[in-house]
Amino acid sequence: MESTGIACCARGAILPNLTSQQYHPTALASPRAGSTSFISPKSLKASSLFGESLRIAPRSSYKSSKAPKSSSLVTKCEIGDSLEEFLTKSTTDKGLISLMISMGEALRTIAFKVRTASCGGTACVNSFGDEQLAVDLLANKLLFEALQYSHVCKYACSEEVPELQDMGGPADGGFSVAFDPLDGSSIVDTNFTVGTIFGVWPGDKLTGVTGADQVAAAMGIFGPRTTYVLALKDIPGTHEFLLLDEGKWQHVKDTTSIGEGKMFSPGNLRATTDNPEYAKLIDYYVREKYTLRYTGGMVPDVNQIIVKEKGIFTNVASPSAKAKLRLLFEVAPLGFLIEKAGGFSSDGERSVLDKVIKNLDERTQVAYGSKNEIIRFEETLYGSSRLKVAQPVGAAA
Ligand SMILES: O=C(COP(=O)(O)O)[C@@H](O)[C@H](O)[C@H](O)[C@H](O)COP(=O)(O)O
Repeated sequence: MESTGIACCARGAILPNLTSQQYHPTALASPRAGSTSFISPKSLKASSLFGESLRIAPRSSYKSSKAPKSSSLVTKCEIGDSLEEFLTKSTTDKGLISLMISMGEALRTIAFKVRTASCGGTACVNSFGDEQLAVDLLANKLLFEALQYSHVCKYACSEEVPELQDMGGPADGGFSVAFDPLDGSSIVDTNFTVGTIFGVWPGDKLTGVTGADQVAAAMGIFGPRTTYVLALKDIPGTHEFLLLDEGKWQHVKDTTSIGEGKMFSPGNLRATTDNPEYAKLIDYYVREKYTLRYTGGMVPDVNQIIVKEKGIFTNVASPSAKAKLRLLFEVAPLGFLIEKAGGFSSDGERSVLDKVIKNLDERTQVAYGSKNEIIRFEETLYGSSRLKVAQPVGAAA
């Protein structure tokens, strides 16, 4: 990243990077790139929730300097756009815009409910109207409500309610949505990052379709920062939106390629006890001194590949440790996000986007990562890879 004096995500600079000399509790560095001057506390605006907050840099200071992309639609999108601006520039489908905005509203509320949940015993709970609900059930309700409110969703179903629910929207020109309301709900108490996953299919079918048929997919990520990471069929890239203090989603990063880099996230590691090929793959990562980055939450573990633009996530099955991840609610939407970001996915033999979803509860093993990582994954597990390369990359040797 260029040295601008601003610590932030790519080109979406909003947070000043203070040195200890510059830091003073009542003064903050100017958000202007390259500036070390101070702005007075008077110029900070009050946050709606938590008192004083950082002022947002003027729009002109966070315009993208990136080279134009191939799609004529995406060339008009700029880092710093609001979610609404971005969607309007990215697609002419007003129904899809409405759906993605409605889901963004739900994600914002879920983020707040997760952040303020009480955890104890077996669950983390928060209020929903007059009820106290476990946060995953609460997220589930909020998402169904958002889909009904969008007026463009025909059917929805969730990991919590794995049956088609009629949302009242049209089948023709409308969408069907599958979602995991709060992936990682069992690690909310530990304060690890958790998230919502959803995939959007055109029309009224969520079975007999493939992940490649999705028109959009997204994750809401509830960690130190709250982000909405989405991809649309019509435009390249996977796009990250940051939830600002004032409640708006702002476009802060896009990912269009996943390169090589030694970072691994090994799920279902217990399968290495009776899957020698998976054990061989894990040995390779350790021998080659890969960095372990694993939380046990699929959303942050996959999101880091998109944000860091490198790495490999694996969740491999064995006779005694069966595949647990759901193709419809988790694996296909995340596969869409990874592949739109320039990465690859695999169930061992093919892209997870090419798997026909035969039933709502179908499970699969999966890997997401860079091209060479997926080649290594397929070669090590099954002896060959459909992704041809000139040089062998494998742990299989
Ligand atoms: O399904 C998940 C979390 O379940 P829950 O907390 O009930 O919402 C996923 O996040 C995966 O379980 C996770 O990514 C991971 O692959 C699990 O593998 P392991 O760490 O070996 O249990």
